[in-house]
Amino acid sequence: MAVFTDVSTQQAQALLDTLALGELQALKGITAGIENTNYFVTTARDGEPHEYVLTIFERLSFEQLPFYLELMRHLARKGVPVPAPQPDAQDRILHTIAGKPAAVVDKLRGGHQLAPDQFHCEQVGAGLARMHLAGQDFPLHQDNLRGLPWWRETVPVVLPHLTPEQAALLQAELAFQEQLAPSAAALPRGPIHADLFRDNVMFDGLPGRERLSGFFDFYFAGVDSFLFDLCVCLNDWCIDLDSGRLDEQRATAFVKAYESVRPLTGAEHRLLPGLLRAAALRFWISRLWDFHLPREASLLKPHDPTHFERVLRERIAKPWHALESLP
Ligand SMILES: Nc1ncnc2c1ncn2[C@@H]1O[C@H](COP(=O)(O)OP(=O)(O)O)[C@@H](O)[C@H]1O
Ligand SMILES: N[C@@H](CCOP(=O)(O)O)C(=O)O
Repeated sequence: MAVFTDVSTQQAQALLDTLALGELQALKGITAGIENTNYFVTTARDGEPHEYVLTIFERLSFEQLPFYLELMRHLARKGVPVPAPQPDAQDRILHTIAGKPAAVVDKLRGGHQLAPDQFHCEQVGAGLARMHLAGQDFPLHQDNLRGLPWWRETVPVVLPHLTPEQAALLQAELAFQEQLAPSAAALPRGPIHADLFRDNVMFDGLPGRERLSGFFDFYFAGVDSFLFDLCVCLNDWCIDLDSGRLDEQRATAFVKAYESVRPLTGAEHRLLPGLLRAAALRFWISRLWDFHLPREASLLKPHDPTHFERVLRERIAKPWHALESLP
């Protein structure tokens, strides 16, 4: 259950008034998610129902939030399907509820594709590349806060909770990524989503003919290599969830669709196997951290860290190279 902050109908209506979004019809806490408090909000305006998501930010501060919210606004204005944050009369998109930062964004239509096929992977691949291109002129900067410096800081904190074999793997992989870092830093970069898993994407439409309706949950976004973002996706969208094995057919389709919008450079192709490992390491570390050092407020079942240990072992044992696109 991920409602950390209770919002009354009066508090919600007061915010909706500020944003001129209409009369509150329904306010429903969302149980999914582990970072923030989210509510589905239905309003009536001009005789029509409108649907939004109200997020109360539990971990991110007023100072940190403009990067994420402005990025969503920037992408939405450029036609990338992401939830647009709703502005007040002064064009402000960061608001306050119960003394905490809050935002109201458009509700995306449809639902998740938790067992994606090639057709879904192609749509996410092409959409990811469009998002990368659209973000290139975004003027704000924030590093990916779950990048190498965070891994360096967090690995020693989780090490005491691991078996000797796990600890050896974690340390060896961190050392490998330290070596890779200078080449990775030279790759094409810009704002990335950095957490575009199956549960952060919506599809809408009839079964078998679903269309991508949008990407959401940008609260791990930051500036990093586009290839890292692609690898985060491949490690979630294109794998067999039980074994962590990459499904080559889906992975190839994903990369091809990405490249139909933004072809990868030679350096990106060369570093793909290493960054698939980096993307697995990033989520192994964060899941270990959430599992062994849970936040006081969290009543949630943390994600299984051993999943990304398996994914990492797979990527090390079987490096995967996407076929280079023809010139
Ligand atoms: N803009 C949105 N449109 C539609 N559904 C959303 C939107 N934002 C969040 N949700 C729903 O809320 C759930 C939790 O949101 P999420 O951002 O994953 O939470 P958290 O930030 O706590 O991890 C999602 O799985 C999705 O069902
Ligand atoms: N995708 C991450 C967890 C991040 O949680 P989210 O609900 O905010 O997407 C993982 O699987 O470890």
